[in-house]
Amino acid sequence: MIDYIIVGSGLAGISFSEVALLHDKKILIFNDDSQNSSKIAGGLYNPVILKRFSEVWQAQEQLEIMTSFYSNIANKIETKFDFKIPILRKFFSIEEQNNWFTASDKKALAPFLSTSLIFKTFEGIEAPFGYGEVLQTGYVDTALLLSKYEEFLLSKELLKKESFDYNALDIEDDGVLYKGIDSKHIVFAEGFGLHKNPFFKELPLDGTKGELVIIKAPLLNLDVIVNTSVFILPLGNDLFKVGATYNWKDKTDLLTEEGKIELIERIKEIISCDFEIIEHYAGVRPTVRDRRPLVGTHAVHKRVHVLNGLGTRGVMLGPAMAKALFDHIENGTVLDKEIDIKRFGNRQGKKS
Ligand SMILES: Cc1cc2nc3c(=O)[nH]c(=O)nc-3n(C[C@H](O)[C@H](O)[C@H](O)COP(=O)(O)OP(=O)(O)OC[C@H]3O[C@@H](n4cnc5c(N)ncnc54)[C@H](O)[C@@H]3O)c2cc1C
Repeated sequence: MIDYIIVGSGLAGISFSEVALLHDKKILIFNDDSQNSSKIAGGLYNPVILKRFSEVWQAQEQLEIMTSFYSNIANKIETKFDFKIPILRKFFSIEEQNNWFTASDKKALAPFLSTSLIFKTFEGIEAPFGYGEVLQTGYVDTALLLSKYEEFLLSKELLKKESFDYNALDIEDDGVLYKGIDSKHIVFAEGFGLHKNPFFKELPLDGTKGELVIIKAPLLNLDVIVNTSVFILPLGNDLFKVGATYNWKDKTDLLTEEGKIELIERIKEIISCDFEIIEHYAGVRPTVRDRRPLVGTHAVHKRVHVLNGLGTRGVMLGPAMAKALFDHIENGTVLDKEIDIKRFGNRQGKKS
């Protein structure tokens, strides 16, 4: 018997598998390519919502858990994927500078907003009003993390690259049985794919489509992330990742001309040099109406759990939420009401 079947190996699934492995649990993961949110994500971590100048929910706690968590994985897979680089908010007016200083006076934001304005010149960007620096920021190269972690899982025979068939799952009193595999628990982490899951499809996972592009801009000289309505992230070799759009209506991961045009317009607001689009990606973020994750245990089936709703911030939220779910299952630790799926009552499906 194994301890955990995990469905999905995006940021949520690998976070849970890593917590389980750290506790010497036996796991088996099923993953297909039906969703690609983690693979294409910008990967930024930023403790401040710059649009509203508010602190990200539980930012400091999440950053602390995340840092040691990713550093453990990096050692294990012998790959650097967590890059701690500054995020600079470009100012377009004196008023924006003033708003920055007002925000940096707030107790919750003070640790994250530098009070010194930056007037560094980056070739290719005109910024007469300068920049404000957000502290404790960076990005995770999620595509690299996922592919190297997959190699690791495959080498240990802990991953099956196949779709999980919900109809083949039998629920028993002391665990679950799936195609001859006995497991004490099953954790579903399918991202927006949750809608096909008969146990949890009633949960209010809205989904927000996002598109981003990779541009080539040889005249842009940037070694930080610049953020306004979109971010520009330097990848090296004159390449930059730029994103992302937010579309609440379209729930497909198809590339759209509309998304591309929006990104081109936003890029032109930030940089003044030429660029060309090299690649274009789209995916659906697993967002929840109340902007909190979906974590917890099925109301009827006590061995069936969910880890989802990481929304726009899977990089910061994944490790902390995986830890919370693991502690809940193994030690009976009560989940924070804000993340527990119980807040939606019994809006869950049942295995018929
Ligand atoms: C354009 C864009 C930009 C983003 N930028 C950032 C960013 O800068 N910073 C940040 O923190 N977050 C960002 N995000 C959000 C982040 O990507 C998500 O929060 C995170 O990826 C969610 O991870 P997940 O594991 O829940 O879902 P997913 O990444 O969707 O992973 C779910 C996995 O489960 C698999 N699966 C589903 N159903 C089944 C099944 N039946 N059988 C087997 N496998 C199954 C899927 O194929 C997939 O591999 C961005 C998202 C998008 C779309």
